[in-house]
Amino acid sequence: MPYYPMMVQLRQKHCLVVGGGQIAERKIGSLIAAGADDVRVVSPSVTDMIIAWERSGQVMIHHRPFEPADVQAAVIVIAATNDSAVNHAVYNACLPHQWINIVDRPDLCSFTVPSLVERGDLQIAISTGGHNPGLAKKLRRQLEQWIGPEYEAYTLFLGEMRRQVRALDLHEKDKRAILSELLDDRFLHWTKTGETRRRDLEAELLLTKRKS
Ligand SMILES: C[C@@]1(CC(=O)O)C2=NC(=C\c3[nH]c(c(CCC(=O)O)c3CC(=O)O)Cc3[nH]c(c(CC(=O)O)c3CCC(=O)O)/C=C3\N/C(=C\2)[C@@H](CCC(=O)O)[C@]3(C)CC(=O)O)/[C@H]1CCC(=O)O
Ligand SMILES: NC(=O)c1ccc[n+]([C@@H]2O[C@H](COP(=O)([O-])OP(=O)(O)OC[C@H]3O[C@@H](n4cnc5c(N)ncnc54)[C@H](O)[C@@H]3O)[C@@H](O)[C@H]2O)c1
Repeated sequence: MPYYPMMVQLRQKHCLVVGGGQIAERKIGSLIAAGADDVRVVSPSVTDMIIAWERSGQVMIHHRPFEPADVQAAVIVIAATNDSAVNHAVYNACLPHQWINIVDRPDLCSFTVPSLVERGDLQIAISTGGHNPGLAKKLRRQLEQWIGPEYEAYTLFLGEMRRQVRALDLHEKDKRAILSELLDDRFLHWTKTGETRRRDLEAELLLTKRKS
């Protein structure tokens, strides 16, 4: 059954990661990249990267085995140990309202982590419903060829233009026409080639033409 895709804000949401190996590191990395500021790790051993994250104040580590009380107050719980019995014990300790990811048991997950194409605020998430994460990764790489780094600035440009258009004293129909014109590929092209002055002037022209 497909999942409900949701982009969530992680600030001040307590996240618990049980385990400190390669997979835990990947999950912690994506939590931090998404702005999580309250990440706790429980694991007897952790990777050098996780230690570096603790030094920079991005996570807190408890160097010991998991205890059921660890899940208390956690909004998000990720069980990423190499011991399936421990991962299952993490699941058993959680309550139904907690968001749970058990890395070796898709059937127990109340959320899964998608593959992600990241271009600043533009994010494209890919899920295979757990059928084949390798396919999600392959598609991510293919999409990364198509959605180049220029999409980061392009998204910000379109955001700024959209704010300006919405503030104009025009009929909704005219605003929609401008917004639609702004999505023309020439604006993407000028962003990609660094011709931002030309892009901004052309955009400005579109707005002022309609104003008058
Ligand atoms: C997308 C990505 C995000 C991330 O982890 O950040 C992610 N797995 C990635 C890679 C990957 N994972 C695995 C391989 C080895 C090849 C293979 O086994 O196929 C590779 C490929 C590689 O590493 O090259 C092994 C694996 N994965 C799961 C199991 C358990 C099982 O299926 O039973 C096993 C067997 C473990 C074992 O051997 O015991 C389960 C899950 N993995 C998911 C996400 C969720 C479903 C996503 C979806 O809907 O597709 C889900 C359900 C839970 C979760 O983890 O959230 C990330 C790609 C990031 C990127 O690079 O873009
Ligand atoms: N979902 C995914 O994307 C995915 C991908 C590959 C593998 N996996 C699964 O992830 C598991 C972990 O893989 P890894 O490469 O990170 O393993 P790893 O051997 O690198 O790390 C295992 C970690 O678990 C910790 N651990 C062990 N017992 C613990 C306990 N009682 N309490 C707390 N922490 C404990 C260890 O200290 C270690 O840090 C694999 O066994 C595999 O089943 C999932």
